Amino acid sequence: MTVPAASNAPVAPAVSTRGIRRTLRLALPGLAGAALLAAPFGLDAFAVATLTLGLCHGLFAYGLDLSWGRAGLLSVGHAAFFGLGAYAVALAQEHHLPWTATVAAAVAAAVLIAVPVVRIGLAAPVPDAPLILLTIGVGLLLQRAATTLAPVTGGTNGLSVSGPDVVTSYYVTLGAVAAVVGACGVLLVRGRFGARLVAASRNPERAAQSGIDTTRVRTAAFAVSAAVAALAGALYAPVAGLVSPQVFGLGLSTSVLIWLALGGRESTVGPFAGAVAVTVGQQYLGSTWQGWYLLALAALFLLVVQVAPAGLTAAPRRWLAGPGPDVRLPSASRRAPYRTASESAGDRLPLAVTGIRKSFGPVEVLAGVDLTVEAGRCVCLIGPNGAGKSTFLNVVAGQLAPDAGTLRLFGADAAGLPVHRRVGLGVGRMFQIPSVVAELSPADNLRLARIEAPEPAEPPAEFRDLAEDELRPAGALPLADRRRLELAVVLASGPRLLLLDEPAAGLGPDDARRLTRELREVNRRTGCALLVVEHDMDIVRELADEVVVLAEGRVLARGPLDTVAADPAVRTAYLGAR
Ligand SMILES: Nc1ncnc2c1ncn2[C@@H]1O[C@H](COP(=O)(O)OP(=O)(O)OP(=O)(O)O)[C@@H](O)[C@H]1O
Repeated sequence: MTVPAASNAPVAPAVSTRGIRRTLRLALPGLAGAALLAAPFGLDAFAVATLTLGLCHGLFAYGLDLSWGRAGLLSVGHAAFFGLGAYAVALAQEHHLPWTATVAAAVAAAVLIAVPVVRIGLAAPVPDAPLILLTIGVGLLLQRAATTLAPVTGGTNGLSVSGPDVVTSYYVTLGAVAAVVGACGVLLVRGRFGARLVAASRNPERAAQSGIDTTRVRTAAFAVSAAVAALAGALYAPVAGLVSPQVFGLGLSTSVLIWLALGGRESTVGPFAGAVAVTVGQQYLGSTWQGWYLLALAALFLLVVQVAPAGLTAAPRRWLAGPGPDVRLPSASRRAPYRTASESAGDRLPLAVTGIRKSFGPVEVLAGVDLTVEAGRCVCLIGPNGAGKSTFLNVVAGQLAPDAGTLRLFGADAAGLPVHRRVGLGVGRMFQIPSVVAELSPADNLRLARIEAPEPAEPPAEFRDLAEDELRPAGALPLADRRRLELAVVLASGPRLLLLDEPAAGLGPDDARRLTRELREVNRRTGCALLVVEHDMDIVRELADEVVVLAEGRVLARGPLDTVAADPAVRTAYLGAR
């Protein structure tokens, strides 16, 4: 008997490496906790005070990570929130107020400021620039307020805060608060909320098409981030001993960005490691190296950005996580069970629109479209370039709001519904360029799809290869496989109406034929209605139960392909024949 070549593969070392990783994943948090607990017994008072300051900074960076790392929202004025917490403690001492009430008020104020700020940012097509400007503005505004309200805040001199009597006991208190906040944060980001954030920060378009309310989830992350920053500021005030308007300033806001960038984003350990390392360095080397310390820090920062842009802890974390893409879906969110798709929505009319109008400036692209798609039918939307087909699909999906007309999905008035609510009604969408979360593995893309799915369904057998592909990011797949993955992702939510914009664009003839077969099969097996924008008449012939011709923003003809193709008005408008 011949021994297969594969049996000679070195299985044992791979297994043992996995074992080492698992052991280290369990042991390292315990060891780090034990080292932190033992610190007061082995270190002198200055070292413990330095570590306490480092933990304050770490908590601040951990808060910022929820926004910048997890939600992809860059704040360059996060010290605004930190300063609110610091002043809460200083004002409580100065004016003999209960510090619990002032700190609670500061945390509430941070959230109240953060929510409108992030909402304005997210309303822009690209939130980065408005968010950066707004957060800087809020910081400067609060700094100005702290300077001018001198009778209350002490003006430019600030307010002194008496430090803790026993350094060690404050270290323990602060460590306990940081541990509780850290643990709450871990629970938050390991579950469904974390999975929603992964999708919303990397591909908001696909996230919304997976039923995720991207604005809400990113707003929540930013608000929690601001609250944690305020709490960190409150813990910092007694350690610093003085709270002045500088605490709101750009210096601290950029420092925390550096701590986080050095330590590593989207991590629990990274923000604390980066902040503690820089703080300890500053305290021990700052006085002897003086300006050279900042220069060395700047050089280190530039080096890390070039060589390890994900931060210094990223490589060991990646190794501990084992083979697979750098970005993974949080473990606790992976447990959503598959269910069999129900047939409930299928008996209602999937799509009925009347008089839909849409203009871009003076150009009227849709000039009163009336269209229905019945359950289980496949309707192909054809027409000359610029006829308004993609615009119409965007209006149905919720990406664009119509100027006039009615739009009903499965009998419900949907004209004002956001994208994710339409997904909840049973609408799926595929784009001209396949839209998946490129950083996640195909398997994680499919898991993500069913987290919010109204009717989660097991991926059909023909997509099993993708459902089992854990090792490479979806962005590394060839175009045809990314297209198949997008289809599988859409199907995982059990849609009853699927919108497709030139699904075969960019595919070779064989892949296009395969995709067409798969779409037909999906339509036959699940009864899902299809509305397909398509130029390729071979695909239209293969797919369409019915063809709708759109020209100059109106429905020109409707019927079987051969009938509409013979229509003289269609030939004039679409084929250019006379
Ligand atoms: N966001 C937008 N802003 C301004 N004009 C737009 C916008 N989107 C589409 N248009 C314009 O609307 C018209 C219709 O575009 P649309 O993409 O809907 O046509 P189409 O029928 O899908 O064309 P094609 O078959 O070439 O993709 C075009 O003139 C396009 O330039």
